[in-house]
Formats: sequence, structure tokens, C-alpha cells
Amino acid sequence: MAFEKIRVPEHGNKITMGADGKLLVPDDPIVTFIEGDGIGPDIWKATQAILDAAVEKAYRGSRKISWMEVYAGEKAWNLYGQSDDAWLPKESLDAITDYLVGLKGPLTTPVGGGMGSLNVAIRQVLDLYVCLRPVKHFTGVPSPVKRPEDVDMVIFRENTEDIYAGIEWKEGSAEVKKVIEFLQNEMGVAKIRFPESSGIGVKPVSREGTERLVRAAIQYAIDHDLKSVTLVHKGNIMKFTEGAFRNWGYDLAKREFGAEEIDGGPWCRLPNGIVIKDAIADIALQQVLTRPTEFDVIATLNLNGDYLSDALAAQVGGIGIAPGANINYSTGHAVFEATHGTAPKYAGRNMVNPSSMTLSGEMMLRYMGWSEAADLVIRGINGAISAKTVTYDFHRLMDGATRLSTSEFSEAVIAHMDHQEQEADVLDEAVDQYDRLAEQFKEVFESGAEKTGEFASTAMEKARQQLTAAGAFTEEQGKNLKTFLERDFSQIAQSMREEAREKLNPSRVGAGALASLSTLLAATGNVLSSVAARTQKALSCRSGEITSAGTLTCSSCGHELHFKKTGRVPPCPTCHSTEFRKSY
Ligand SMILES: NC(=O)C1=CN([C@@H]2O[C@H](COP(=O)(O)OP(=O)(O)OC[C@H]3O[C@@H](n4cnc5c(N)ncnc54)[C@H](OP(=O)(O)O)[C@@H]3O)[C@@H](O)[C@H]2O)C=CC1
Ligand SMILES: O=C(O)CCC(=O)C(=O)O
Ligand SMILES: [Mg+2]
Repeated sequence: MAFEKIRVPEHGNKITMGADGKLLVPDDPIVTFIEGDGIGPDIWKATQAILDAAVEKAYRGSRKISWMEVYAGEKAWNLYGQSDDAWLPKESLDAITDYLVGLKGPLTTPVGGGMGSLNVAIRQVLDLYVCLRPVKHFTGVPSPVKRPEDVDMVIFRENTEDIYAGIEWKEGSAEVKKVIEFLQNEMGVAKIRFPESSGIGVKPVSREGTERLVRAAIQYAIDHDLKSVTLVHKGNIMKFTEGAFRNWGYDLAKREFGAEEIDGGPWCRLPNGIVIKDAIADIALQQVLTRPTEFDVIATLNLNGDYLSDALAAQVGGIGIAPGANINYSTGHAVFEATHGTAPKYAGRNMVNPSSMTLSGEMMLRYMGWSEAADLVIRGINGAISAKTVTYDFHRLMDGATRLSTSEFSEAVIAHMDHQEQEADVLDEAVDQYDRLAEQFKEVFESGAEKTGEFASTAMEKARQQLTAAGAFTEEQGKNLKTFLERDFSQIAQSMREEAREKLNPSRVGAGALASLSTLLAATGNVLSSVAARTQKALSCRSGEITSAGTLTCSSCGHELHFKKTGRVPPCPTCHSTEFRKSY
């Protein structure tokens, strides 16, 4: 495809959609970007640096994004001849359509007149019917609520319909007169209070539009093992649009997902236990604040979703850190964008928080299947925030923080990707120490005649003391390692009694601490379960702890981490939570 102003990078290939509905991402994908108006250039520069660094560090040159600039907003208007069509040139839409995946900065929409929203136009032209906005707290981010960590929701906002579609006529215009006459004379509408001075807006809400949105929301809840999907609407007042949204949502859950009514409905439950419920928008806005743990996935209409996503973002640090994506799951088209606007008073001042756009980029990397790079972005942002090196918006709410510019913050994020790599080397030492302790424990236990739970405890303590005396680790390190070992031993003892006997067969688990522990338990049967009983209280693993091979399931989102050998537990790469259940 030939473009007039857009320059296609010399290197790189297109992302395409496979026949099986799965995205095909080459190692050198061409990804489109729109810089955006206002603060757009500031946050784009910072974001590009972070994303490129994460990709480079994750793949060491074997993967690289070729960025292709596509124009919209003021930059396009100046470049394409300052005509009405120049705000969103056709070739920009063609490029995003053709290259499938893009990242975009905010674009200005005038209030009360002038052109319609370019942001909305992009969503409509590409039929990006889901606006996906996850809302999750990063540890250390200042928040106006007591327990921001309880906020962990994903908003599925319908993105192509509703009053947001921009079907409206101006007060006094010939068009509005025609519409009002039609409503009064042909439809018998007598409720327009001031017909001579009214503007009129129309709110289309369709069954198809609702169903594809709710389908995506329910599928997301299933894929991420979440507890509920809440349909948020104002259906008591707008019965045939928002009320229909609720009814169509429930119908779809029953028809396509096998949901059954709970106590006569309308709430219902899927066979896997996920509850489909609804809430009227005004009370929902209160409850997401007062009882956030009761909400997982929210499926809602366009305007409600706009309000809800900014309101919820406030609970986790504000729109400076709230990411978003506009997606058509059927065609694969996806435009990732910050949830905030152009913040014109900060434009060009290199001071705003780039995290909203950066985390939108992180969602894009995950959408492309580049999760290692996405994890590094999260690691870098977590690191910069934990070190209290933040932009003005967080700085004004944090005690003892250092205020950074946008570009300095992006450097800090990149540096923290490395910091943690260095930390990982240090951590490896602790991982080795854990394995040594497990091996020593096995030796001490096997050399004793007694094969009881009491002796196992004694042997573990003896192993710890021996290795401390030998200088393998300090007193404190030894105590921590012993706690982790006891917990793992206890979990294995439980598993041996339950369903995992075969999986933990010593001949199958290979080398390392897990092998030592399962050999011990296989040889001694259930006699050691008294150790398990004593350590029952600590059967979950937390980020930062060390644990033997096995599967860790995130207690918040259900993401699974598979440890092939002993390792340090990271934060959940999907939702940043710190608590996991362990299984084998
Ligand atoms: N998707 C899009 O492209 C969107 C575009 N817009 C458009 O943006 C324009 C301006 O809209 P407006 O209502 O002022 O909303 P904005 O989101 O642009 O700004 C509102 C306030 O939010 C805070 N804020 C926004 N972005 C950041 C950031 N990156 N870091 C830190 N703080 C941030 C600032 O708060 P404080 O002053 O307290 O520091 C800012 O004054 C309008 O034309 C609107 O239509 C709006 C939303 C989305
Ligand atoms: O298009 C706009 O100007 C505003 C859009 C917006 O607020 C949003 O989508 O969240
Ligand atoms: Mg908005």
C-alpha cells in the first residue's frame, strides 16, 4: 500500500490474523503509533524508550518493533493541508487497518461544538467494539482510599454505540426542528419540555453490539478464572437501551455459556461457578468504591464505561497510570491508548506521568504474545514507584518521594528493569542455599534411625545449624530458608496424601529440592504428616519467597507460574498480586 505522508519502515513485517483467529506476530512487527496532541509527544517519547528497552532486554535483538508513525489530530492537520479532512486522514485509517496493531496518544476534542471526537471515530471506523480498561493498584502508589489493593477490576466498555456515538443535532438547526417535528407529530412524543430550544441526541444500543461485548467479558472472566461479571446499566430509566443491554447480557450468558438462574434470577451462574449479575449505574459507582472486592469484570455501555473507568482510576492513583485498549477480537484490530486526555496545560513541559500510555503499551506487548517484555515493563514501573522516584502527580501525594520529569521517569523505569536483573543474580544464591538445605535435611533425616514427624523437625533444624556453622548462610538467612523449606515440605506431605502421589513420584521429579523432599516422603509414607499439620498456616507462597519446583496459581487472577526448579516467587506478571497457591 502506497502512502502520501506515512513512511513505512525499511525493515519489518506486518502483523496478520491467522485463519484460526490467532494473531501472527513476526519477530520484527511494524506497529503503528499516533503521537497525540497536548502531552502526547511527551508521553510517547517516554513510552517508546521504555517499550524498546524492554523488548531489547527480553529478547537480546532477536525481536524488535519497527514503529510506523501515523498522523491524526493537530500534527495531521498541519501536515495534510489544514482542511477538515486533515484531522484524521484516510491514509491514517488505512494504515491502522492494514497493520492491525497500534498505540495512540490522546487527541483533542472541542467541547460544545466543532468536530466530533477523533478518538471515537478511530474506534468506530475500525469497529473496535471492546474498550478494555483494567484497574489495578501498584504497591506504593498513593491513593485516596484505605485499601487500594482491593481494587482489581477489568472494565469491558462497549465502544461503538450509545449516546457516545455522536448522533445529535444542534439546538435551532433545521435538522433538529425536523427531528422534533417527527417525534411530536409521528411518534406522539409529548415529553420534550422546551422544543424550541432543545438539542437532540440519539442513543442506539443494539442486541449485536451488546452480545459481542458481553461475550468478550464473560470469556475474559473464564480465561482468567475470575468470580463474577457485573452488567452495569441504567435500565430502570432507559428501558429499551440500557435495560435491553442487561436483558440481552443475561440471555447471552444462558444461551452461549450455559448460565442458570440463581434463586429465580435475574442473577445467574455459569457451570464453572462464575456469577453473572447486574447493578444499576448510580449504585454501582458507589459500590465499586465501598465494596470493590465484589467486582471482577464489569461489562457496561459506552458512556457508563467512560465515567466508571476514570472514577475507578482515581482509587489506584489516577488517570496518569490507567491503561486501556480498543479491540475487535474477530478481526484482531487493536489500538492501545492512554485513558486520559491531552492535559493541555502540561503540554511540552516534560512533567506528566507517562505510565498510562506505557501500560497501554504493556497490554499491547501481551496482546502480541511478548509477555517477557511486558513483564519487564511491569518490573520497571514497580521498581521506580517502590524507589519513590515518581512524576509530579504521585509526588504531591507521597511522603519522601523524589520528583522526576517524564523523561527521567522513563529512565528510572528502564534502570529498574536492570536493577532487578542484578538482584536476580543475588537471589540465585539464595535459591542455591535453599537447595543445599533441602539436600542436607534429606541426608540428616536418612542417617537417623527414627522416621517420625518429630525427627523430621529435628533433622531440619540440625541441617540448618550445620550449614550455618559451615558458613553456607547467615543465621537469619538460615531461619528464613528453613521456614520456606518447612512450608514446601508440608505442602508436599499434603499432596502425597491427596491426588498428587503420581506426579510427585521421585522417579519423575528430576533433581533439586523437590526430588529430595519427595524421595523422603515416598520412603516414609505418611508418618511425616505431623510436620504438615504444624505448618498448615503457611500454605500459600508470597512474592519474594523461595520455593521448590511446582505450579503457583495467583490467588487474585488465577495466572499460573510453572517452576521447573527451585526459584524466587515473583509478583504475578498479569495482575501484580503477591500471593499464590502452590500445587504440584
Ligand atoms: N482518548 C483520548 O484521546 C481522550 C481525549 N480527551 C480529550 O483531552 C482533552 C482534555 O481533556 P480533560 O478533560 O482536560 O482531561 P485530561 O485527561 O486531559 O486531563 C485532566 C487532568 O488529569 C490529570 N492528568 C491527565 N493526564 C495525566 C498524566 N499523564 N499524568 C498525570 N496527570 C494527568 C491532570 O490532573 P491535574 O491537573 O490534577 O494534575 C489533568 O489536568 C479534551 O479535548 C478531551 O476531549 C479526554 C479523554 C480521553
Ligand atoms: O474522545 C474524547 O475526546 C474523549 C474520550 C474519552 O474520554 C474516553 O474515551 O475515555
Ligand atoms: Mg474518558
